[in-house]
Parts: sequence; C-alpha cells; structure tokens
Amino acid sequence: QRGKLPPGPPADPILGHLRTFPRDNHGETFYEWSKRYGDVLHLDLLGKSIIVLNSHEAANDLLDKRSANYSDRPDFPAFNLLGWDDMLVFQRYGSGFQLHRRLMQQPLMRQEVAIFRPVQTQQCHVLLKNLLANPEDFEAHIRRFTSAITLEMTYGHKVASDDDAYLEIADQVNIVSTIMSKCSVLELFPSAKHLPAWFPGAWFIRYANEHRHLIWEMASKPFQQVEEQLAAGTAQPSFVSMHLEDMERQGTRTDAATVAALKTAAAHMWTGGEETTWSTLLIFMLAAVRNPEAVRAAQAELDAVLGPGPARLPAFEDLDALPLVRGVVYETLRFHSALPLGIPHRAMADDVYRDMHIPRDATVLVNTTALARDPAVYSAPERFWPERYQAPHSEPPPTGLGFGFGRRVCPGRHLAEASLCIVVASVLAVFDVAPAKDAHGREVLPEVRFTQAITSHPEPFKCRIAPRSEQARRLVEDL
Ligand code: HEM
Repeated sequence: QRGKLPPGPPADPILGHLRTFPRDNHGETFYEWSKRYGDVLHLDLLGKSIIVLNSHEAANDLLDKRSANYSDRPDFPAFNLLGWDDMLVFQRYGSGFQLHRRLMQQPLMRQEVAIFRPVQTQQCHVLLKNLLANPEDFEAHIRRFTSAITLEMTYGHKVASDDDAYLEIADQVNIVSTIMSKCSVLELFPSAKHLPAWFPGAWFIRYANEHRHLIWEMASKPFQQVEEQLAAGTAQPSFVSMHLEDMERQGTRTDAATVAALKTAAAHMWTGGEETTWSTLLIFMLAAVRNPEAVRAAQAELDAVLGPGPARLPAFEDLDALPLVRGVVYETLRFHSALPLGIPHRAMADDVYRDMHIPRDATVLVNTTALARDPAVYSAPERFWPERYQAPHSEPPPTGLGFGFGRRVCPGRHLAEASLCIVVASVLAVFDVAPAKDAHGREVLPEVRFTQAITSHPEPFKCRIAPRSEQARRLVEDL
C-alpha cells in the first residue's frame, strides 16, 4: 500500500523545490528542514524525487537493512561526460558492479591492508620531516603524503623525491579531483543535462568535455609499467601487481574486460581515495587547532605509551593502546565529512517506510551534518570530544556517516582509517598545532568554513605547527 510521500518544505507545482533547493550549505539547510518536517525529507527537483535521510535510524533502516533495494546509483550525467561511468562509485547495481566491487574489496579488507603499513609509515615520516622544515605548507605536504601512498599502494611505485615524474601524473589526478570537488550537488541529478547555460553549474558540462582525456592518461602509464615490470620480474607488490598475478594463476589474464576493469579500479584508488583522505586530514588539522584540550589529552596518552618526550614515534602496533588518538580520528570524521551528502543511492522499486511512500527511482541522500548531531546517538554533539567512544559513554564510531552504508559502503575504509590513524598519532606525538598570530601577536582562531561541493574540505587557513620538545625535534630530524 502506498502511503504519502515523506514531508518537506512547500514546493512549486511545476519546478518543485528547484528555487528553494540550497545552492550551498546543503547539510545545514536539510538539517534545519528536518527539525521542522522530520528525519526523512522529500524534495522534488523538476519532477525527480530526492529523499534526504537525516537520522542514523532512517539511514540504517533503508540503506543497510533494505540494501537490496537501495544499492543502485542514479545516473550521473556530468560524470558520465568525463567518461567515468565505468568507475565503481558511479556504476549501476548489476554484474559490472559485482566485478568491480570484488576487485576493489578483496585486497582492501581489514586484514589485507596491513601489507601497506610500511608504505604508510614511511610516507608519514616524510610528512613529519616536511612539516618540520616548512610548516606553513602543510596542505601541500599532506597532498604529497596522499599522492605518494596511493602511487605506491596501487602501482608499487616508490616516490623518492619531489621531482618524481609520477608526482606529475598525481598532479593531473588532482586536476581531475578538483573537477570533481567543484561539481555542485545540483549537478548530480539527471536534470543537470537539460539545464540552460546560465544556470549555476552547467559550466561543468563544458569543463568535463575539455578534461575527459586526463583520467585515461593517468590510468594507462603506470598500469603499463607494472605489466612490463611483471614480465621482467622486477614488480613491487601492489594492488595492480597482486591482481595481475592472481589473474595469471586463474587463467583470466587475457580476458580484456577483466584487465580493463582492473585498470579502472586502480585509477579509482586515486580518484576515490586520494581526495577524501587529503580532505579528512585537513579537517583533522582544523579540528586540532580549534580543540587544544582534546589534543592535550591525546598527547598525554601518546606520552604514556611511547615514553615522555616522546621517546619514540608511534607505530601501527601502538594504535590499540591509543583509544583517544582513535577517538580524535572518529571525531574528525564526525566533525565534518569529506563527502557531506555521501554518494547518492537510488531506490530500485517503490517502498513503504513508516507509512511513507519512497518512489521507485528516487535519489537517496544521507545528510551527514544531521547524522553527526543525531541526539539518539551522540550526546553534546557540538563538542569535539574523543572520550565519547570510550566506556562508560561508549557512543558508536561514526562508521556510516564517515564511510557510507550497505552494499555500497566505502571499500577503502580500512585503508583510509589506517592512514588517518598513523598520521594523527604521529603528528600529535611530535607537534603542537596552534592558531596563527596576527601582526599584534594575538592568536587568530581559524573559522569553520568548508568548500561547498560533493567532496568538501576546509577553506585555506593558517596555523602554527612546531615541535613539542627538543626531543620531538630530534626524533623527526633523525628520520
Ligand atoms: C577518509 C577517506 C575516505 C572517506 C571519508 C570515504 C568515504 C566514502 C563514502 C561516504 C562513500 C559512499 C558510500 C555509500 O554510497 O554509501 C565511499 C565510496 C567509495 N570509496 Fe571511499 N572514502 C575514503 C577513502 C577511500 C579510499 C582510500 C578508497 C580506495 C582505496 C576509497 C574508495 C571508494 C570507492 C571505490 C567507493 C564506491 C563504492 C561503491 O559505489 O560501491 N575510498 N567512500
């Protein structure tokens, strides 16, 4: 039986919510609307149903428990223009999805990603050295960290210096990521294709046409190099080499479709993993500057485990003994998501939820801004409070709001969490992060302002990063 559509703000009979649909700060606006109309909102965009989920309960009920109906994606005309329709993240639910998902998921399972720890540790040490030498360029150093680990994990290519030729390819990828990060939420919808040129966002179509070739250039060169290295017996273990060797053993190495899928999956490690990890580490830096108490508590924990000073740098093996450091990572994910509205899901069939009719083909968005403040899950949600995840509070980690739901949950989440934990632990172990000072020597707390797009990170801000002690400085200098 069909119930009524979920509630929402008043709509124009023809344009629906096109005029009221927020141009920016979508999460905040949807959150405000949810307080008035309920945690499941319905919006109409030129006849297209958009469902916005604003609570953990609704997101879990629909996207996890009923994932058979909500694991599809809507069409992404703008990204299709970039030639990205083969990428797992944009793939419709079906056999292509299963193949791509298997390729991404298997080597990125919790136990499997431990193989990448040496790469993450080594590049984290490069990051510490760069932060010590040139702290004001922290954004660029974090970018170098995410590019270097991605190149080595995906293709086994070790970045030895800033002149590395592959970093040029990584720069191209960053251009593509910038394209993605500039794409506004409105452009996610099929109606974007029909928008007149004057409409904010239609510029993307032209931009996509001009830059489509980049992604394939970036995918081809390093992939081909791994193939040559395997033939010569010189390949380093990586996502691509491990898959190609497996395919050799299983006799599928000559299957052009599987090889093409692997090439796309490898490119996806960049586009899916690089920008999001970089954004989240910048969100951590902003949170650290603004929450000195939480930082001090985590540093006291680090000193207790590593020895005062600290006596040594943290390693992956220490993380189990550092619940507050992990709490800082969780609070970072909750403070602001690198994907504030997740990646849209699609209802494959009509559904009824709490007497509300969810129409077939509706686009389903998760509003992480509302989930982060969900009073059923988080107490004092506005507080950056890493202790909330420990007993006796034991609030749940922000897994869904950080990494998504159901069969589309982020396959890179274990890898991403490992990168975040080792960087957060290492930076806090050796550095103090404080607000920058103005001309009069007064501290200026950076504002909480994020870029407004599908992916999101803090607007550029200044801070002071300095060694916590002479001992900390020596530890980094000696790396
Ligand atoms: C902090 C870093 C990261 C964050 C916050 C993040 C977050 C997300 C979110 C929210 C989704 C959407 C899930 C859904 O639709 O319900 C997603 C999907 C995805 N992520 Fe991540 N991610 C991160 C890192 C990575 C990494 C390192 C990789 C690859 C190695 C990766 C690969 C993917 C892929 C391929 C998808 C699409 C999955 C699908 O459509 O089936 N992500 N991610």
